Amino acid sequence: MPSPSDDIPPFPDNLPLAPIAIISHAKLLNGDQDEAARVLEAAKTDGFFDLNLQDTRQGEALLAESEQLRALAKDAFAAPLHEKLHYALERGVSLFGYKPAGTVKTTDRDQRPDTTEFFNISKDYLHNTPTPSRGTKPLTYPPQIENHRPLLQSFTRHGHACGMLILRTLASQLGLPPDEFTNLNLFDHPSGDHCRLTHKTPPPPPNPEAAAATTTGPAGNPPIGLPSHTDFGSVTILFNWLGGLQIESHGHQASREREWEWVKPLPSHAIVNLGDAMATFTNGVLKSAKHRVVPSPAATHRYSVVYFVRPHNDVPMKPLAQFANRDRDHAGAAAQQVAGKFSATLGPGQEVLAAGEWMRQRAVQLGN
Ligand SMILES: O=C(O)CCC(=O)C(=O)O
Ligand SMILES: [Fe+2]
Repeated sequence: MPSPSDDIPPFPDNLPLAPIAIISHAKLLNGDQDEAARVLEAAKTDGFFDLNLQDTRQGEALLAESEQLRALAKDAFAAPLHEKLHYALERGVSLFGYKPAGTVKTTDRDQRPDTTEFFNISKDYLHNTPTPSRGTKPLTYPPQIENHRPLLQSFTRHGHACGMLILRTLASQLGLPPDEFTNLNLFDHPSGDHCRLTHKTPPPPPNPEAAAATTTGPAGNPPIGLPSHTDFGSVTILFNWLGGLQIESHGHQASREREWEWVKPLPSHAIVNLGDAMATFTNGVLKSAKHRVVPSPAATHRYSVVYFVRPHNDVPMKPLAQFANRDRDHAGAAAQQVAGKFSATLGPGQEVLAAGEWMRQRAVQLGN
């Protein structure tokens, strides 16, 4: 959603675009059943859709707040690295805090470091929801973030409400009680929900020596903006302005070739996707799609603003009763397709994890 004052280069017109649906927030709020059916279809296929936020109060608020948070992100990331590291998340312990660029996903055979830094700002922290303490030091954020608590509180409320609308829509479309999913993702329950601000530096300078010195990983491979991953939680509400996001084409299984398609940022829209929790609860009926961020076509700084809705920390990560008896072969195949490593049925000896621990383990896998 570039604003007129911004100098965001246009998205090139020669890149393969992911043909994801465009859904109207206003129609969903008004209970439009055709639009609701299109949300279910998107959730079962791409796992992604664009959400037009124009013409609703909540949507306009989200758009305005995402713009303000982008400005805040520019400010916060402009601080020297040693200052940002003061707020570093404790890897393997807490999901929240600052993550510098240079992370290597544990399962990446090419061992490529990422070029994205981010701040994960806990919803519970922002809203003073009591949570058992994790980590060895109290959670704090830099003044650029702390000074804007009211903005972050408002954005997280609106982002969460937007996620709840999607979850209610999906439950109704699946013939479930409308609050079946929302009851697992209540705002005032301790969870991994957070606002993430990301920043990716432009691609390296053309000078090969400088490039090699600053951008190759331990194995000498080129870096990646954000390695391919599926989100862990229930619903992700994403705002980005510069291209770079790609999703795995869901037709790739047929061709056995992995194909990546670009998601073009649309003004006044959010990009919405489902995470592994929804694939797990529905035993693979709903899709958590793989995505990644690659160097954007334009050599400029890239920012994104994200809200992650995740199940409460104590929710068991297993299919809901309504989906538990789904044909195993079918569910297994769907699950393979939706999230690569995600396994819908538990193997022998595998215990059901509570969401808090499950999210922590997933973050470790991503190297965060
Ligand atoms: O920045 C983007 O466009 C995507 C970010 C993302 O996938 C994530 O933070 O999980
Ligand atoms: Fe993601």
